[in-house]
Amino acid sequence: MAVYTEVADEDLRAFVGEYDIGAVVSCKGIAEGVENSNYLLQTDRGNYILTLYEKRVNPTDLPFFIGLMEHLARQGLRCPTPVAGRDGIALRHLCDRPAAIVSFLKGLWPRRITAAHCAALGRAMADLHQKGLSYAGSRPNSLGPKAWRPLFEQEAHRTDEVKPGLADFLRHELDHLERHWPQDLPIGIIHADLFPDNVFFQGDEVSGLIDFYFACTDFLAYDIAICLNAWCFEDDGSFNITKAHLLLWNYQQVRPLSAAEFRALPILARGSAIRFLLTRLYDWLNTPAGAFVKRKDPLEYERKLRFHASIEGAEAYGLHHDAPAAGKQ
Ligand SMILES: Nc1ncnc2c1ncn2[C@@H]1O[C@H](COP(=O)(O)OP(=O)(O)OP(=O)(O)O)[C@@H](O)[C@H]1O
Ligand SMILES: N[C@@H](CCO)C(=O)O
Repeated sequence: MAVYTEVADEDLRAFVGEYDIGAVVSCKGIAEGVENSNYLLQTDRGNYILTLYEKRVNPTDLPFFIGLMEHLARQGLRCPTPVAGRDGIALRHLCDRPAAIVSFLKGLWPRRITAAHCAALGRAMADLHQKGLSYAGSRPNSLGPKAWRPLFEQEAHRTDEVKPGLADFLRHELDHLERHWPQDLPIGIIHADLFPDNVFFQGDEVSGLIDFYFACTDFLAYDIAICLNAWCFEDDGSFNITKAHLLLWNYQQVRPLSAAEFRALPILARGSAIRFLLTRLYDWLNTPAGAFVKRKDPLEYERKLRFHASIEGAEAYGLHHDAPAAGKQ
């Protein structure tokens, strides 16, 4: 469970006393998540999330993340809103760690993904991209193409322990991605980890996006590629073209893709697949089997990568670029 830091009652009371959010009623650790310590904080005025940022988040990036959530919330996007203390400061310290309180969002993330979820996700992601354009901050993608080969080389000697032949496959893929990675697609703020566990729904509607701690400045279409991987494959590994079609079609109702972005989707999807394959591979090889954090399967992303490498073009995602932009689906 993701509570790395236990907060003593007196520390919590003193910390919450710096805000104008009422008195602490309860504070319970949240088991989900792996990066940070998260608590559901209840005061006599409402519910909040208290996050203590642990070692995988670079403290110098925190002002960018907090500022982004403040900006998006001001624009009307449903995302955690950082709560400032009485002195106007949202990013504070608790138990020797950077810490923040954010608003609690209603809804649940979907355990079983439907086509309707993918449709709603498409609109919500495009809305995020539009609203992020006016954010003044920027942050390079620390897990972008330049990071992939060094990440792979670190573990290359052990990669075939996970699957014989995997190291050679990844080397060839990296060569291909380095040669063909697009150069001049529209750029903006992307979420970069928009997996189902970071999207809350009430019914079929998106009620909130959370976990902005990989957000960065990159190709907007790369976020779509991440979602094609995270939302449009079934448990048996098959690609669900209906889900992909609805995701893309609905995205385009809010933010139409350029022809170049549309054509680039397969290579972006290959890149996104290798990014998650490599971070999962690293965690797989470096997390002791008995650790309390559940390791995610890197080979799931090898299968996804092979799918994107096998298709002829972006039409395989269920949409032609000249598809009519109007009408309801
Ligand atoms: N603003 C929020 N409102 C309601 N619940 C939240 C909020 N933020 C986080 N949570 C709850 O806490 C859980 C963990 O949050 P999160 O995904 O941000 O954890 P993490 O450890 O930072 O990230 P990761 O998913 O990368 O491991 C979520 O699944 C959700 O249940
Ligand atoms: N979403 C990532 C985990 C880190 O956020 C994955 O599934 O590999």
